[in-house]
Amino acid sequence: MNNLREALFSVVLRSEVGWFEEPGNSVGFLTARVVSDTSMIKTVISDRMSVIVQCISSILIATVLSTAVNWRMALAVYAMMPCHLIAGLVQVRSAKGFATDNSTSHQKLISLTSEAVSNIRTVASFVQEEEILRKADLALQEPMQTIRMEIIKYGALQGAALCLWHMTHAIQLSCSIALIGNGLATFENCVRSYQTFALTVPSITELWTLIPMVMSALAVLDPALDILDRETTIVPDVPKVSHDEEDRIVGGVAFEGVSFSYPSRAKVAILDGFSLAIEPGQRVALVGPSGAGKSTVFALLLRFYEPSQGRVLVDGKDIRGYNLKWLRRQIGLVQQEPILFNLSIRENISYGNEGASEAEIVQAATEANIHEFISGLSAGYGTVVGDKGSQLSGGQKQRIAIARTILKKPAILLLDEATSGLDGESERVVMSSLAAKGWGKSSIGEVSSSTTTSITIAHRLSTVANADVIVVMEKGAVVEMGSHEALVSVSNGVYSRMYRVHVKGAKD
Ligand SMILES: Nc1ncnc2c1ncn2[C@@H]1O[C@H](COP(=O)(O)OP(=O)(O)OP(=O)(O)O)[C@@H](O)[C@H]1O
Repeated sequence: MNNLREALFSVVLRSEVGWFEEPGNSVGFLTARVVSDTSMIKTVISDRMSVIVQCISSILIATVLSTAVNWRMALAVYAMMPCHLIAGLVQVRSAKGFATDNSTSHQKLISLTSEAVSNIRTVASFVQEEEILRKADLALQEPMQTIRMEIIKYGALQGAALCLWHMTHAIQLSCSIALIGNGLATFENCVRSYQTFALTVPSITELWTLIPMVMSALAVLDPALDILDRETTIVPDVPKVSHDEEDRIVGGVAFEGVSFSYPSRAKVAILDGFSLAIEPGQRVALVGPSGAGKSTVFALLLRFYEPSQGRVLVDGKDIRGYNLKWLRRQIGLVQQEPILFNLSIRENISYGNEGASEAEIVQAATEANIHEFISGLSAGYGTVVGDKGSQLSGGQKQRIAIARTILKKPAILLLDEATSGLDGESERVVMSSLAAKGWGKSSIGEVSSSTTTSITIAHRLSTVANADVIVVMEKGAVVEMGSHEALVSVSNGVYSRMYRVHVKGAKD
C-alpha cells in the first residue's frame, strides 16, 4: 500500500500543470486516489485473499477425498458445479457495476468537502453552506437509483445461486439412493462422500461472496492505476543534460512568434505570435488590461505549458533544451496570492533553500521589509502561519514570498502583482532593496554572474514607472514598448491613456 501511494504521489507531482486543470484531477479527487483508493489494496491482498486461498484449498481437498471414497458419488456431486460457476460469474459482473457507481459518489463528496474547507471564508461570506450541503446530497442521491436496481439484481442472483445449491443437495441424495439400491456404493461411503461435500459448501458460498468484493475493490483501484500508467508531457528531468550546479544562466529572455491556448480552452488563442526580447539584467515591466496574457507569459517561461507555435529562449537557447528542474531553480516567481505552507515563517522563507543559514534568512526578510514584523511576534521566525498562510495579512504573505525568492538568488525574477497588497511606502522599500541588490541593471556591459533580469507585472503604474522597458500588452500581443517617459508622450497611446486614468485616480 505504501509503495503504491508513493508511486502515485510521485506521478502526480511530476505531472504537467495543465493536467491538474482537468475536471477529474481536483484536489479532492487526487487526495482520494492517493489516500483512500490505495487502501483497497490492503482489503484485496491481506483481508480477502487469505480467505480466498483458504476456501479454494478446502474445496480441492474435499474433491480429492470424496473421489477417493466413492468416485461415482463424487461425479454425481460435482456434475452440478458448472451451474454454480455460471451464476457466480453473473454475480461478479453485477457487483463490479455497483462498486463503480458507489465510488464515484464518494469521490464527488470528497471533492466538495475539500473545496469547501479550503475556501471556508468565501463559503461563509457568501452564505453557501446550505447550497454545498444540497450539492453533497445530490452527489449521494444521483447514483442511488442505479444502486437500488443493482441491489435488487444482486439479491436475485444470490437467490438463484442458493436455489442451485439446494437442487444439488436434492439430486445428490437421489443419486445416493440409486447407487445404494444398485449395489454400487455402501451406505457408509455415501454418507462419507456426502458429508465431505457438505463441509465444503460454506467455503464455496464464501468464495461466491468474496470474489465480487475483490472485483469491486479492483474496480475502485482502476482510476488510480490509470494515473500510474500516464506519461507526463513536460518531464522535469528531461532532457538529461547535466548542468553544473554552479552554472548560472545569464538572464537573456526571448519569445519568438509564440502562440498559445490553454489545454482546457484549446480554441481560445491567448497569445498570438507574441515576440519579445529581453537583455540580461534588464528591468522589464508588463502592463495591459486584465486578461491580456501577462501571467501566461510567465507560465510559458517557467514551462508550465508548451507553446503551440514559436519558441521561448533563455540565453539564446530554446528552453526545451535545458533540464527543466535546473532552469526552474534559477527563475524566481512571486505571485499576487503567494502560497505559504502550514509551516513556520523560517521554513516558509527557506522553502527550496533548506541549507540557508539563520543569518541569510534574516537578511532576506530584512530586504523584503518583513523582519521587523516577524521579530515582534512572540515565536518570531518559529511562528506557524496556518493553512496557506491564513494567519497573516495579504501584504505580509507577499513580503514573506518575496523574502523566499530573494533567498533563492534567481537569475530571472518574475513579479506578478507581487507588491499589490503593500502600501505605497512598503512597496517603495521592497522595490528599492531589490534594485540595491544589483537586480535589474540596465547596462548590458555590467552583466555579471550575479545579475538578475527582472520582469514585473503590475496594474499600479507607479510600481513599473522606473523599469528600463515597459511592454504594453493587449489581447496576447505587444502593442507598445518603451520607457515610461517615451510611452507617456505618445498622445492617445494605450499606455498614456492608462497613465492618465492612474493619475486621475490618485488625485481623486
Ligand atoms: N489555466 C487556465 N485555463 C484556461 N484559461 C486560462 C487559464 N489561465 C488564464 N486563462 C485565460 O487566459 C487569458 C489570459 O490570462 P492571464 O492570466 O495571462 O491574463 P493577465 O493579463 O495576467 O490578467 P490579469 O491582469 O487579470 O492578471 C484570460 O482570458 C484567462 O481567462
